[in-house]
Amino acid sequence: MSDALLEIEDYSGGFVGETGELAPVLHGVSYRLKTGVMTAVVGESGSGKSLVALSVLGIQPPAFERTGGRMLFRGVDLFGLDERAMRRVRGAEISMVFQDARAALNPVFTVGRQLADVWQLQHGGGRRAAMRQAIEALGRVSIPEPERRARQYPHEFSGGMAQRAMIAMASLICRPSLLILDEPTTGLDVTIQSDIMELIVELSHTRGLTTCLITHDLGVVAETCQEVVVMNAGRVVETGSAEAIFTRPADGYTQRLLSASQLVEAA
Ligand SMILES: Nc1ncnc2c1ncn2[C@@H]1O[C@H](COP(=O)(O)OP(=O)(O)OP(=O)(O)O)[C@@H](O)[C@H]1O
Repeated sequence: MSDALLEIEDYSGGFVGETGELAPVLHGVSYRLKTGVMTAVVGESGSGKSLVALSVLGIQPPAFERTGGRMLFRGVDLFGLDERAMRRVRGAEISMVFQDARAALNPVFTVGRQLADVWQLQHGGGRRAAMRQAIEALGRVSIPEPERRARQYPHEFSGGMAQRAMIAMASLICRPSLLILDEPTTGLDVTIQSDIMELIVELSHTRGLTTCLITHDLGVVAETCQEVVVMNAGRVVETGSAEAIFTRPADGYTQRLLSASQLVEAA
């Protein structure tokens, strides 16, 4: 029995241009997310980190075309699932936190209502019970006065608070087994970034979540993740334990990434 919750095998594809030609961007991407472990996916902008993560949820851009590969979630290929089955996986099994939480929240509904709606969709039950869950989840991610905040709209939340609300939605409301976070702290103040990372680590541990953190920030990776996947130009160039990657990076690109991040003494 594999110790991986998700195994990405040889995933390739590209974007179809106006002339109908395929421009390849992912070249045989393979990595595994071990059950209960926090794995970082790092690499420069444009290396394909987000595209692979979006593909796990089946929400890659429409112009993207897969040319090969499998994504085994609990041993079942996600590419073999129809849209109905995929909808059951999304949220309930795999959920995602995006970089810009305020853009991900719907501006016309209160934050509490959005969390409550997702709770009802995932777990059923009545509206009042769902709203209680929403308020409890907001409190759990340290949003002060959660009852009052639940009645507010996303534009009334600060960036950090909106990110907390999204983390509450993705982890506590959806209750997935795999949580993917795509640059969850980019654009936030440094002190808020570290509070949010602490929250993510705490939730991952207490809920036994398998977590995939997509980030540019190798400092955060060193502090929080046990496993690391390094991507460059649509390829995985190196995978291994965080300890091994930070102390004995084998690949030249990883070495450069570490030097550039000024984690040189670790490299
Ligand atoms: N809708 C699209 N149409 C065409 N090309 C795209 C589209 N979305 C992404 N790409 C290209 O696919 C490649 C991978 O992009 P992706 O967003 O996965 O990179 P990334 O590593 O997540 O970068 P970042 O850290 O900036 O988010 C890039 O070369 C990008 O330009």
